[in-house]
Amino acid sequence: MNALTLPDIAAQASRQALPLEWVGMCGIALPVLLDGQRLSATADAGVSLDDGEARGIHMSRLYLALETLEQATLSPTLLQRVLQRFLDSHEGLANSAYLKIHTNLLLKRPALISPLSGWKTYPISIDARLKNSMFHVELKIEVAYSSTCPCSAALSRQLIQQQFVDDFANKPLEHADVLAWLGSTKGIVATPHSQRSSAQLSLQLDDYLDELPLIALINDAEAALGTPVQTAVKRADEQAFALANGQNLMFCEDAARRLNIALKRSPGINGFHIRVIHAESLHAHDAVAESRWNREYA
Ligand SMILES: Nc1nc2c(ncn2[C@@H]2O[C@H](COP(=O)(O)OP(=O)(O)OP(=O)(O)O)[C@@H](O)[C@H]2O)c(=O)[nH]1
Repeated sequence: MNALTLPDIAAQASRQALPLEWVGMCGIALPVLLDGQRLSATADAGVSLDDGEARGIHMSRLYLALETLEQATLSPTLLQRVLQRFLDSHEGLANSAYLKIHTNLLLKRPALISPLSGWKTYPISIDARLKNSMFHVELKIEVAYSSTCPCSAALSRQLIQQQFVDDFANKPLEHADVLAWLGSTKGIVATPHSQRSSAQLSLQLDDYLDELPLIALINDAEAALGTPVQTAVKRADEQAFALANGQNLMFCEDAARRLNIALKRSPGINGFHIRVIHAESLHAHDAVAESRWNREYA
């Protein structure tokens, strides 16, 4: 038996003549090149089936078009080329092409004080589509950070003041006594709660970009948040982190506003949806804030 005699079910006429919005494959394993790293990724590849009379699309053609991604650094131009291959291989069947890629970018991050560094993972999704000859690409990045509650900090300060009154009322203030008191557990009788938090950034990129401005965007977001989670940590780094958190008290609303302002200034972005999640240690639920710019929906 040779290829000419193999039955081709996809080429048959459909029993129900009905176009479909998306047909393809999800969870395809593939390597991608990003920031000089070869990363393990998964892809969802699909096209619209606009010819309602056709039984099916040609999945193998989409699958094979993904080979293009192995050859060069992932960029909007490269994604557009792959999407065009999807459409060229489905002439007369499909008008729209879709490609989603999910991977984890690894970045080496220095410690705050000590001459150490370690790796951090940033989940990344790239969502590209070519529809009615219009190309769009959206980048999703997740950034982990620490947030300390400003309300809890104020309430803790009040308790520390109260403790001071209790311990020093009607006593002459001696510098050495106060210093010793500050270094004791009484000097920090209450501590504000803080939590590991996450910023989920969905960024609509300018179509003309030659490269994905991933690292610049992550750096902008981390600078705006002020207290990104750390990698290698010695005591000196932990102390610097405690200071950074104390100087960087924030509600989830503050985090969302800071990111909004920073990302509007970042080049290459023409719209976004920001969602920040503070996994509260005070509550068993999360505090969440969202902000959008030039975006109607998520
Ligand atoms: N369209 C479609 N194909 C499927 C599905 N599940 C598995 N496949 C298989 O995907 C395989 C590849 O399909 P095609 O791209 O049409 O393969 P082909 O006909 O050898 O390739 P061409 O000659 O390029 O059309 C076929 O063996 C299909 O059976 C499905 O749900 N829909």
